[in-house]
Amino acid sequence: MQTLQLARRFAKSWVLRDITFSVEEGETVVLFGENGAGKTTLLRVLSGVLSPHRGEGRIFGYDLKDRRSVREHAFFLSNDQGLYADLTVLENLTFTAQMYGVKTDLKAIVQRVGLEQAGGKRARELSSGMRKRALLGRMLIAPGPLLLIDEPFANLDEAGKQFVLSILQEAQQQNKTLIFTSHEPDLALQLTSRQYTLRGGTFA
Ligand SMILES: Nc1ncnc2c1ncn2[C@@H]1O[C@H](COP(=O)(O)OP(=O)(O)OP(=O)(O)O)[C@@H](O)[C@H]1O
Repeated sequence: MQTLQLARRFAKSWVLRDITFSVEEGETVVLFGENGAGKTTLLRVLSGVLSPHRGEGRIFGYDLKDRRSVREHAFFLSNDQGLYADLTVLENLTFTAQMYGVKTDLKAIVQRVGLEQAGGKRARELSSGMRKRALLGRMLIAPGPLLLIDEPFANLDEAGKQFVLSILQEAQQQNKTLIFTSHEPDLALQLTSRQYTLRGGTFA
């Protein structure tokens, strides 16, 4: 994946000014930066949720401005999106599989994310740790090569963090490309040494 001088503003404020980087297939990259530095905004641009106002980028051959194509190839895990509150965990995962048109063993996925006892719970009833597990279940279903993950370790206890780490390591073994944000260098650097720090809208 290559991006060139990507920029994005909200109103008149340029949150991302000049983002240039490249990631090879199968690589993992972590994005660091203070609160408000623009990490989530960058992931949203890379996932096709937001369009860049300037610059160009290609993800595995697809133009970042072609949102539909990007979304077919990239999965965006955001802590506050992705689950329908009134659907159960299993219904949410079924919906995800249908959306991607994939046939997969959902029972095995529910098991892998440790939600065997909670498959029938509505998303709105989940604790933040269980919610994260359900979101990871969605990620395991997504067939695309690129995973964009916002703060995978946020709001979890130590066991939860280690669990997320194991799922991300598994994704690496499957040759997925990972780009994630984090405020936890100790954990993040267990996954990769390729790090970028966002400051003032660009990589410091
Ligand atoms: N939809 C929006 N409308 C207006 N401003 C926005 C919008 N989304 C983000 N911003 C602003 O863009 C800046 C960067 O926000 P962003 O969430 O990308 O930062 P971040 O690095 O992910 O921060 P954190 O570490 O706190 O999650 C902030 O000043 C934020 O207020």
